[in-house]
Amino acid sequence: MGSISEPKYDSNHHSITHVLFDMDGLLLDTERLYTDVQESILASYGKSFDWSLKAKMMGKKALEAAKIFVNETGLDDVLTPEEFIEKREMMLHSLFPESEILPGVERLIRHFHTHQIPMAVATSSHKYHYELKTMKHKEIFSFMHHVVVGDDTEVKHGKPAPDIFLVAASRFKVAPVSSKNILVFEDAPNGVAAARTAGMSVVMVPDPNLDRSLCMGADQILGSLLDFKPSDWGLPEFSH
Ligand SMILES: O=P(O)(O)OC[C@H](O)CO
Ligand SMILES: [Mg+2]
Repeated sequence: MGSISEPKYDSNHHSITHVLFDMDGLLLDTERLYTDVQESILASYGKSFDWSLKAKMMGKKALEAAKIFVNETGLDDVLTPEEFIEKREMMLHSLFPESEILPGVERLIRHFHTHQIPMAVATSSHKYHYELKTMKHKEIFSFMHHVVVGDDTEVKHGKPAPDIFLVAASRFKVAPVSSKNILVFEDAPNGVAAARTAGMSVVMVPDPNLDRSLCMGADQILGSLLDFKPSDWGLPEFSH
C-alpha cells in the first residue's frame, strides 16, 4: 500500500490522550504466518486461499475465524472448526516464537513511552499465543500499561464488536475522559470496525493485498508505521 490518506483530525478534534494497539499484523508480522499455514491446509484439500477470505477472518477470535474458514471454503463437511484450529495450531506453534516486529513499531512505542502517553494492547490472540508471539520482544511490550487478550473473560464478543477496545480503555490507571480521546492502531477491517463502534479514532496499516474498499472505515491509512506523523493527531513530533 503506497498511498497514505489524510487524517480526519483537525483542530476541533478531541485531543488524543491514550493509545491502543492491535497486535497481529500491526505490531507483529504474524498475519503472514496465519496466511502461510492456512494456504498450506487448503492446498492439502486441493483448494486455494484468497484475500477476501483472509479479510473476513483477520482480527477475529480463533473459533469465530475457524467457522468462517470451513464454511467459506466448503470444507465444513470434512473439517470442523475445532479440527481446523488443531491442524493450524500444530503448524503455528513452532513459528510464533520467531515472530518479528513490524517496521516503525519500536520507534513509535518508545516515542509514546518517552512522552508518557499511556498505551495498551487489545489483541484477539489468546493469552497462550500472546506469550509465544512476544517471547523475543519483552522490552517493547513492557511499555504497555496492560494487555487485553481475546480469551479475557470480560471480552464477551470478538472484533468487530467493540468489547475488547472498551475493556482495554477501562483498565488504564488514569482513564481517558472519553473514547474520543483514544487513538487505535489496527490492520484488520474487523478491528477498525470494532474501534469505530467503540467511538475511537483509528489509524489503519493494512496489508497491501487487502482490498482498499475494506479500509474505508479508518480515519487514516498508512503504508507502514514508519509513515505515522504524531502531529497529525496533535501529539508530540519525533525528535529525529
Ligand atoms: O489482530 P489481533 O492482534 O487482534 O489478532 C488477530 C488474530 O489472532 C489473527 O487474525
Ligand atoms: Mg491485527
